[in-house]
Amino acid sequence: MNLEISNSQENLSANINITGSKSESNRLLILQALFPNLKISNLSNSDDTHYLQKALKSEGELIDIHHAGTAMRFLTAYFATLEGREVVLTGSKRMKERPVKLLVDALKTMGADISYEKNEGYPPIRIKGKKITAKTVSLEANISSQYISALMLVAPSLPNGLEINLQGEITSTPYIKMTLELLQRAGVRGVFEGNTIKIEPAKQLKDQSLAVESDWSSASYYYSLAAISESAELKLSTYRETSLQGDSCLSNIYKQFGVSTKFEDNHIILSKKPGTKPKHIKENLQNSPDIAQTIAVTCLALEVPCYLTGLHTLKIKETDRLEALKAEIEKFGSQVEITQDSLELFPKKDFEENVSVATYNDHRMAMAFAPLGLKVPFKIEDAEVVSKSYPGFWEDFEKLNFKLRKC
Ligand SMILES: O=C(O)C1=C[C@@H](OP(=O)(O)O)[C@@H](O)[C@H](O)C1
Ligand SMILES: C=C(OP(=O)(O)O)C(=O)O
Repeated sequence: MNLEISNSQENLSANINITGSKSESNRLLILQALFPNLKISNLSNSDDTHYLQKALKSEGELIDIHHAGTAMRFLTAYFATLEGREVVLTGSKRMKERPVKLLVDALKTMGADISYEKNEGYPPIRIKGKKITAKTVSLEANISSQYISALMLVAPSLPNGLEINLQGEITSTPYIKMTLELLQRAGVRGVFEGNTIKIEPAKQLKDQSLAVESDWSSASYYYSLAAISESAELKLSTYRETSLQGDSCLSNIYKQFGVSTKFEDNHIILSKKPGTKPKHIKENLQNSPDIAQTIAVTCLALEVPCYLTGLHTLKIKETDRLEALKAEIEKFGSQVEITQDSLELFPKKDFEENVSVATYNDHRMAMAFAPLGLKVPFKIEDAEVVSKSYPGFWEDFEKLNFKLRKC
């Protein structure tokens, strides 16, 4: 489904209820599979979470997790430690290009039995679950934090727990801290100091229910809308002032665009101070890679030059997000320079019209570009991709008077 999208409204106002964080949900679901007395509320309704739930319930051999990166990585560790079970984990065409070798190697040094069905280092993988008694493991931490979270999540179910030694620079650190904090909230003992993570074994978890906070990466599109609008008052729920999600740094980053965040009860209110526009934006997003596309498009819409760094992980996400951003932003007439880990935007005044934005099977390409409809009408291709993390995205955008026409 392609959508023509436009909005001539200058003042935005709406109440939006955003689904639970997919990162928190997918961690808690793995923990719940290992310790069934754990209860979870406000689970994400994203495709990625549904595919993980389906995989955890499945009794068959072939498990397809489509585009869900966290599900792929978390399930690799989960099934490797599930004694007696044999599965083949596979996914979408792109998933078969997203590397899992570092995680598989780490699990193999712990005694796991995992083999590649096709290409070395990539899904599909065959996993024969075994009892794992290793106490320590080392792995490179600069490619994806998901490998580390995967090991941490299964660690309390191992008879000896696990000490994980991280080598090199650590990327996407808030996601590792989120995993540790959720484990601790569930009653598992663990520490993360320097380059070492230690998780103690647990026989049972506390009988309790953990509530997932709404998704901050999804909130980024409202920050972008507020920044691009003349004035805005957007109420988003349910959020907490102290979040486990690294993308909550949005509230600081968007101050530069005149967007303030007020925390009230269980929601946030975003307001735009009219007439605020930064001269230049410079951000290192190594800790929050998922909001890079949002910020780049906010800057495009406001014709603000920007220089974003810390982006090396973007090349192995749903698509190569650096190449995709360059190709799609340049359709509007601006210029983009990318390296292996940075993006620099040189905006041009006036937008090219009749642009059709390709989305590359990447939910964040569709959602990051959508707020640009406040400045120029354009087309978004395969708009249904949003369901990977935020199935209700377009319905929520219509609440803001966006005109969406299928074409
Ligand atoms: O652990 C998680 O929930 C995630 C970690 C990040 O991946 P990397 O660690 O690969 O950057 C992030 O981009 C992804 O959307 C979700
Ligand atoms: C990178 C993402 O997800 P995953 O790696 O879990 O597919 C994302 O949601 O932006």
